[in-house]
Amino acid sequence: MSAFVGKYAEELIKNAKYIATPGKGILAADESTGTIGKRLSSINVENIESNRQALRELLFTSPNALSCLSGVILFEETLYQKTSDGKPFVEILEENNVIPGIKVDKGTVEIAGTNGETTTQGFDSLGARCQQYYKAGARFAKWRAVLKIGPNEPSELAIQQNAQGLARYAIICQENGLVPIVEPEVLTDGPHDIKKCAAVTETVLAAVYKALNDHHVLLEGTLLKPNMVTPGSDSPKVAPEVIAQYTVTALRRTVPPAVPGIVFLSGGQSEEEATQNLDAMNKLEVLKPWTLSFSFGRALQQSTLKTWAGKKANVGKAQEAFLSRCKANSEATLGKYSGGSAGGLASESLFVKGYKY
Ligand SMILES: O=P(O)(O)OC[C@H]1O[C@](O)(COP(=O)(O)O)[C@@H](O)[C@@H]1O
Repeated sequence: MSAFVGKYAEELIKNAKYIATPGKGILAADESTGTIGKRLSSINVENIESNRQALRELLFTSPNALSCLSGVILFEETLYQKTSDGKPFVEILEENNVIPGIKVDKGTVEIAGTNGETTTQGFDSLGARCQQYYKAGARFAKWRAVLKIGPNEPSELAIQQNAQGLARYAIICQENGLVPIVEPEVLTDGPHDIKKCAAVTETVLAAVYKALNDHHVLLEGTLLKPNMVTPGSDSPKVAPEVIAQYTVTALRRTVPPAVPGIVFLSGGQSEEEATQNLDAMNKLEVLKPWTLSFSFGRALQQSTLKTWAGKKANVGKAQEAFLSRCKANSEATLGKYSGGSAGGLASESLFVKGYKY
């Protein structure tokens, strides 16, 4: 089966490669209106457009932070927003060599007859939406599929449905000039050990790459956004070196070298944990044919959000907190993070059991 070669092939390869530049990573600022509402309510800020705009302006205009980033994922509303001075966010990102991306999925729904397993929605007019987003400046997209670990989960049905969904989404993006970020998230909820997470992650990734091949997806023009391989949230924690070993092993067994970059989600890890785990992976002395970087939401924004607390007077301090996380993660992509970049706040666990996005 040959891969898709359309008018965008070269551009897709170039953009995917750029996003995977070592030393840079992705800020996931694509929280849907519901998800950002939860983040804002944690600091007692109302979930209205002006507050969402203020938070995103704080992030995108943070002095020096954008040099640690190659991409920012936006929610549709944010793609068309401007700074308070009237400058489109997309322009600010482009001027700083940061590629704008867009979340194109429409959340998850339960698969009937399963024990709470889900599939991802968003295929209606996906091609037309991709075209609009391309016109508005987006050059990559994100679609999140979710799998859970349980006594009988993930089921074969959930694995296949989500793999097919990711592959169909990926090829529609490529037909319309957007690099697809393929995100099959295996949730951390549960009492399982790290070996179980490794086995499930490998099975899921193997199914995803089989589906991508079946759908003629051009792997060189994609990125993978996986979970790190960790013990379940109800099991004792293990050292970053152990997480690194299991995660890189799972990826080496399943992700083809044609994929330029793997950008992890943080999945409820504390800011500091996520950075240390990424750093440990990049310190591992084993062949890694892809860049290992970040596409963190919570693990890049938590201390910034807390420091900001919705107050104009705190914007400067919040931007310093953001810069410190961006730098730490940039160093971690090179295996050069020495730890402890931000005291208390960065070590707070962000995990919420049974979290509903
Ligand atoms: O439910 P939503 O709004 O799609 O949000 C899911 C979030 O999860 C992510 O995929 C990963 O975020 P984390 O790093 O916080 O796990 C983000 O890109 C996104 O904002």
